[in-house]
Amino acid sequence: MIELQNVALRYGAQSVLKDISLSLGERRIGIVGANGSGKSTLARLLNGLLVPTEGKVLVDGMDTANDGRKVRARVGFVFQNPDNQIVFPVVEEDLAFGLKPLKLSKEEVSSRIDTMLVRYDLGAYRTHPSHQLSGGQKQLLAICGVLIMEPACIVFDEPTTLLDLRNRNRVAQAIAALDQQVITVSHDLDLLADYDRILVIDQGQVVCDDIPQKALLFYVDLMS
Ligand SMILES: Nc1ncnc2c1ncn2[C@@H]1O[C@H](COP(=O)(O)OP(=O)(O)OP(=O)(O)O)[C@@H](O)[C@H]1O
Repeated sequence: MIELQNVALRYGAQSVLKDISLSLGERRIGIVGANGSGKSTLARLLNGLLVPTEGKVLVDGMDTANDGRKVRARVGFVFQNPDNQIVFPVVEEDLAFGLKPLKLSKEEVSSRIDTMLVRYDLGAYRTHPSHQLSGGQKQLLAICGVLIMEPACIVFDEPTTLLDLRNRNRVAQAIAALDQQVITVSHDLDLLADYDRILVIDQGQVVCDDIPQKALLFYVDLMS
């Protein structure tokens, strides 16, 4: 469970998020809003990539401002652009890096990498240069890199924005199949249509918090 208690965030004099209080417990939560409304900022608060200027963000009771490392083990973050996430030149090295802090045996590391790559149709790419993967494959590798650490919750920041339709569908299926709690920021409203809950953000505030049938209509109306 992720809780935001009277959270505000400012960049210098600019107020980006204003007094947000939320309990996020549903299995699938979507976040929509206009460009610049504060969605990515809100998403980054959920695993301590950013800490609030005011208020608190608690992940299973842990304050993201004090327990950043433990929070990030529990809440993974997938960036919009996988190039920001994939740091090693070879696919298997990139996945092994995420496992380092867990101090697993060589065999366990290897077996987790295999399982992950096979599940996402990347089994043939284990020793492939990461930068030579297609856009969709890179996004899947970025997802693998987060999943391999077995977080309880994964935050996706616009996971399909850079993808063509085939890769968009592949990534959408991969996200839908996850057992974990998923919180997705997206302009792709179809991706969120069967979610449990949608938050509509406008000028740094949650202006609608409802099931998709209602919240997405509210959002379309807001944007018209
Ligand atoms: N590191 C930063 N320093 C200063 N201002 C920032 C920073 N990151 C974001 N902002 C500003 O905060 C506001 C909200 O940005 P944010 O990225 O959260 O919006 P968003 O809703 O995710 O937008 P988009 O849909 O375009 O990705 C914007 O005005 C942006 O310019």
